[in-house]
Amino acid sequence: MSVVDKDSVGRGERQFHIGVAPGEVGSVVLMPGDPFRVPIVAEFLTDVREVAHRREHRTMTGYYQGKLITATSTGMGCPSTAIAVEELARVGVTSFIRVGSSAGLQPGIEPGDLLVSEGTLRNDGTTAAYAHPGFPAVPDLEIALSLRRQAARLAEGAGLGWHSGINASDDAFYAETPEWIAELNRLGVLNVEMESSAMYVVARLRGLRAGMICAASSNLVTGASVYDEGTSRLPDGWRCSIEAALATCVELDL
Ligand SMILES: O=P(O)(O)O[C@H]1O[C@H](CO)[C@@H](O)[C@H]1O
Ligand SMILES: O=c1cc[nH]c(=O)[nH]1
Repeated sequence: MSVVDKDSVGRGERQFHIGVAPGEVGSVVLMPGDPFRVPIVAEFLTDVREVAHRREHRTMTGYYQGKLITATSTGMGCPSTAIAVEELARVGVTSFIRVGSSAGLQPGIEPGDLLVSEGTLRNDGTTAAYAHPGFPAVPDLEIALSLRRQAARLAEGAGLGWHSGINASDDAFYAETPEWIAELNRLGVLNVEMESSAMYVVARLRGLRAGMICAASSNLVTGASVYDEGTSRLPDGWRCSIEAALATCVELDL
């Protein structure tokens, strides 16, 4: 019997799920959930190239202020996010910034507002396969602080608010009961999304850096939602969070 050691699978090769090979990406990647949002990151870049699009993982590269930037979509949820982070690490990426959308859990968060992550409550199954339940899912400190600075600098000009705090990662979008939403609110959790837990835990275990800045798509305790309003606040928030993440890449030379 020859048991496969997944740790050594794909090293130095074109990656099985994301379709990217060493030399095709930079050292830092911006990661929206949705493959159709990767071109929005590319709008900010020059010399743009689509590297691959396999399954939910679309990858484009380009330059921002002379720095090579990669954008790869995670798809929804921690399983596909962990695969994308593992495979991007195998082709040379060392820093990961999620630029997602997320639901607010505290009053005062308006759709489109920027949400900077200071840590994630791990309500997912994927990271349980990687680490003890008490292992923290936390961003790289310098990335989180830089994202806060950029959010503070950019939000007002875009007509948006900004907030910073602990978020949750849930596995099951439609299993977020009123009781669970109320409990997260009671704990002071700022917002909920579905990917940062895996991004942070996998990055930490591999000695890599990660952070997250989202735009609020709705507020689960006030009922506010961009989907009802027909405003541009969510795309405005996505663009502003991408600008903030790009400024962090430059500021920290990721
Ligand atoms: O818009 P994205 O970045 O995908 O983020 C959020 O949207 C999806 C759920 O609607 C989940 O992926 C959640 O994390
Ligand atoms: O997990 C999530 C993410 C966005 N919106 C929600 O309602 N839940």
